Amino acid sequence: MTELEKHIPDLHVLISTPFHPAYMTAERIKKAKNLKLLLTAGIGSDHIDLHAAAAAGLTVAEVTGSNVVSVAEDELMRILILMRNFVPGHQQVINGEWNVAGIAYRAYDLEGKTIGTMGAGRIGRLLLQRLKPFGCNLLYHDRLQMEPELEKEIGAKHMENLNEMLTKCDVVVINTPLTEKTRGMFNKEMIAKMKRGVLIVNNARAAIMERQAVVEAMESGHIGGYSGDVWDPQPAHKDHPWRYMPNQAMTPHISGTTIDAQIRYAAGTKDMLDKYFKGVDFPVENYIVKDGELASQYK
Ligand SMILES: NC(=O)c1ccc[n+]([C@@H]2O[C@H](COP(=O)([O-])OP(=O)(O)OC[C@H]3O[C@@H](n4cnc5c(N)ncnc54)[C@H](O)[C@@H]3O)[C@@H](O)[C@H]2O)c1
Repeated sequence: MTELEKHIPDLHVLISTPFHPAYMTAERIKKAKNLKLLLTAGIGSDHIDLHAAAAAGLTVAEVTGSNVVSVAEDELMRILILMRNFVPGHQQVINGEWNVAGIAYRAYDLEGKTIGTMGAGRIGRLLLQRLKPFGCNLLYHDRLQMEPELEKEIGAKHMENLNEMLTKCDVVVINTPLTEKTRGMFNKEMIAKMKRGVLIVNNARAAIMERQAVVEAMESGHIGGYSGDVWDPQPAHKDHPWRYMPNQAMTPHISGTTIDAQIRYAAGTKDMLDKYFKGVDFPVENYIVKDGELASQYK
């Protein structure tokens, strides 16, 4: 029995981080007879069985917006790292090698490339804003279209049809939550629709990709590079195949955990706890489950 399971029946409020998928399962929720509030100290509450939480009348809320700048900046870094073939260059330095041609044959400029984000919520929009000065062709697919003024300011085009967007992109970035609709969405068929050599950045959730389909496409060269910080499961076991794919620039789950982000989500968690104990509602965008209802994008 884990420490959490030992204390589950006594809990009124559980604060958790999004680092452990399948953390608050339906089974654990059933045992949590006194639980009222599940608070995610960060963003992304798919480690909680949201339907079970709704059925049990629990509130699930997160510190919305707390680390979106951190993740968007990190995504920009990953796009550049893949585009410039940075990791093997750095590896040469560590290995005592010097082979410019060995790197340059697959290094490109970002300028002029087509970049598409699936999901243009808080993180997706910040990424698009940061990409604007690079002179790329920016596309986004989201169930919601931005206001025309914002779209114009950001300089990105809404693509209603995801498949159509994918056929155009040199780089695809994933910025949607993990939901029943997005789980396993990037399977063999979907990946086959993308341009050969496409670069993929995914800091959203690993389970949006079909693990083996990514490995096979990386090995065949259909995906030219993959970078992200999210894994399924987490922590990734030593023989997780994404550790051994060619042309990957993976890290552990770090993009949203800069010191600045930690300060923001710690303060946000404290503020939400203060509100909760005073009986004050959270800002509406912080709720993932409220009064037995899931937030619209999770339905
Ligand atoms: N790696 C990290 O450290 C880290 C940190 C923060 C967030 N995240 C992940 O990033 C995700 C996005 O964060 P955010 O703050 O931008 O969230 P957000 O809610 O602001 O944006 C999500 C966007 O996705 C869109 N969307 C949802 N489902 C869709 C679908 N099926 N098809 C098309 N569009 C869809 C929504 O309309 C919304 O615009 C989080 O849910 C979380 O999983 C990861």
